[in-house]
Amino acid sequence: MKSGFEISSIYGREVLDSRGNPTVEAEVKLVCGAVGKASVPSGASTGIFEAHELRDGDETRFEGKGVLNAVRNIDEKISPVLIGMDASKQVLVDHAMIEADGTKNKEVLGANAILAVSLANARAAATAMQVPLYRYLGGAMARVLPVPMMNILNGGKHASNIVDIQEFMIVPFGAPSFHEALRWGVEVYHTLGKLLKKQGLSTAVGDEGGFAPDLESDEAAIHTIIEAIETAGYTTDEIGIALDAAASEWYTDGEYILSKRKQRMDTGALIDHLKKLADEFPILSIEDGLADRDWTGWTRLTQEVPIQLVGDDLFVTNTQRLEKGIKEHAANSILIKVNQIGTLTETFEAIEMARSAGYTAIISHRSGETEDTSIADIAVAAGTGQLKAGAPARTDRTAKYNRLMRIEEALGDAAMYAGRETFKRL
Ligand SMILES: C=C(OP(=O)(O)O)C(=O)O
Ligand SMILES: [Mg+2]
Repeated sequence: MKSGFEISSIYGREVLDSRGNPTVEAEVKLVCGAVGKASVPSGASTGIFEAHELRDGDETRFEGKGVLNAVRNIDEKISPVLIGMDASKQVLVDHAMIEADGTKNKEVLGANAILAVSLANARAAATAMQVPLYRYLGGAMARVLPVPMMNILNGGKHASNIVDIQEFMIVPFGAPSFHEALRWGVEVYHTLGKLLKKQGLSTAVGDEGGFAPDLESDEAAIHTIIEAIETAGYTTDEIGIALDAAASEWYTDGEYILSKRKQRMDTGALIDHLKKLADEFPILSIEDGLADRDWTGWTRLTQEVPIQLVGDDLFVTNTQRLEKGIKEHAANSILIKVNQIGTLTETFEAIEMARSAGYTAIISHRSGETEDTSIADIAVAAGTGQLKAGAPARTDRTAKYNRLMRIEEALGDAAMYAGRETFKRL
């Protein structure tokens, strides 16, 4: 007899992301009639060790950025392998795709094709079980709402201003609940907009919805954010600051070249700069403070700067790279991006490895996003306590935050905001 969870059909399509570039969406249908749909994000400051995003390269369509080959792979190569499988056995579904691809970085079928199906499959199974995705993936105990890390000031590859640090985020860890945290974040965001306007600076926004003014230094950017926090009526003991330097983008021949400001630094000088920022300002977390190839630098940074140090390009959600980091005491936190690795199974494995080693994990969006909200559910399911999803403005970003508000409402009294506890662990 056929189980209701049996996969009956899989369908892929090209949709647009928040930058107006094509990305992959998949639909997985089960014998019981349940359908799961998911679309995948896309990065701009991508790590060189990420799983492969398959692009068509045909310059006559979307300047070569089309994903018709990945879509075709879903319809013609993934679907024959998965049809008939039990969607509730996510690990087997994901392993079947990993095997069908046969490469380390998923370059044959494309990590974008594989991830779309992996997520859509989980959604179909959750629908068939009549439970929300966070409950399906996380079980009865899933109830922790993450602290949002909201990128309110953009630089680097995400903006065309003169700021080299990619993201300046606010972290409302002192709020009593997720929806209050979000309200605090929105108030600071709008206050920052007004302050920039008053200073005659641009309030144009970058890819993730944060402002992208031409500020003269990292210190000036942080001062302006602190002013916004305080003007909005909060203290830095309630709302902290997090940075994503995205330093791999600066790294050339063993040296850091900050091209927008035309500065050069060796590893030691950059560590000193980050240490000074962490000493002087209420900074809770620095992501990719050094480059993904600078392992010895990372070990030094971790010894010298006693805050959360997050590996994004460094680990690329990959357990092999994370294992090396743990051994070498490089970083103490991992950024988790589903499309860096390409399946839900491997994503959860990376979170689990981090947790066992005492590393924190932060679920993250990409700079190119869609309306898909899977990462919000994943953050609650895995109970990571932190999620980074851009500014609290722009539908591609607020979709995730709004999803978390709905989850918090559905959990009612059972909901627990990760809050201060998250940073006490460090
Ligand atoms: C979200 C990020 O940017 P992108 O998606 O461009 O890699 C990041 O670097 O953390
Ligand atoms: Mg990053």
